[in-house]
Amino acid sequence: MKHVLSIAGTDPSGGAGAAADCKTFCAHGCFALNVITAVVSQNTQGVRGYMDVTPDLIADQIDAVFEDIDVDAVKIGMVSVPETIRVIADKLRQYQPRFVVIDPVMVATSGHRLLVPEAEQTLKEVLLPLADVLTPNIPEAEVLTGKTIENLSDMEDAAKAISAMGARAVLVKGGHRVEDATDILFDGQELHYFKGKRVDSTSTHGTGCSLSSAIASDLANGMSLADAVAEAKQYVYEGIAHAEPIGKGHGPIHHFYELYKKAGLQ
Ligand SMILES: Nc1ncnc2c1ncn2[C@@H]1O[C@H](COP(=O)(O)OP(=O)(O)O)[C@@H](O)[C@H]1O
Ligand SMILES: Cc1ncc(COP(=O)(O)OP(=O)(O)O)c(N)n1
Repeated sequence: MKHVLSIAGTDPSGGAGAAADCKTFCAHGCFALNVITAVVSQNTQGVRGYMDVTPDLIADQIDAVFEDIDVDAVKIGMVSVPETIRVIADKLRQYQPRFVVIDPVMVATSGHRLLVPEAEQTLKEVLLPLADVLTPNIPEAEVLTGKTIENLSDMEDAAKAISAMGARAVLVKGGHRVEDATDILFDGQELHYFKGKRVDSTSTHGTGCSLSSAIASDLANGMSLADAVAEAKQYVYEGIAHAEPIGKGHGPIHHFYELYKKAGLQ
């Protein structure tokens, strides 16, 4: 069994952050490890506030994992402040995990910032070049490139521009598109399209967390990058389509749909 590490913030309502990451790793047959960067009070209705974990404690958590367990892939989510970004980057350089998937989380769907504006440049300069795969959504890709994205051609340009900043591969996610949910991957050489229908649903809390965690799990399990993205997209699609109505706002996706189906459960 492969061991996949999430470095992310929390969600006590279980839809996003470390909870979504660990459920996704388990649903992909991986052993889930997790380091917490920030304790967040949030639920399906939005983010209320958060407290950052100190850089020393983040470093200590990462050391505790890597000194004890072989890590096959790392997924990074909420990193909130420059000090958090720097300590994670130092530890990635120290331990050199085989696959690093970074979801450059900036603002939750509810509108609450999860990355302070002063940290955007540090994310770009210090963490982005360590990504094997970076998975910005459209607003995040706009911040990284400084350009507006209105169509698929703009998404292609953004993926290439962000790749030129140092990320080995870039997946610009289309969940914020109106027409459909097409995602575009630039692997450093070629563009790949992942076409997808939009599901008309409010159960989309944590889709970005789950997608990047599924990609990290698939890479750890030996899939090629294009196959990993295709599987991860399908996983999120099924998760939205078969979600249980949990909470009063944007609910979580279903993480175990395939497993339930195989077991003959709903
Ligand atoms: N309503 C939806 N129907 C189908 N796929 C969706 C929907 N919303 C998001 N996705 C997919 O979920 C993944 C996460 O996308 P996105 O919502 O853009 O990221 P984030 O959660 O970081 O904002 C992408 O693969 C995207 O295409
Ligand atoms: C702790 C934490 N990390 C990330 C997010 C954002 O999750 P994401 O999957 O990008 O999408 P939404 O949950 O905002 O729809 C979060 N909320 N909390």
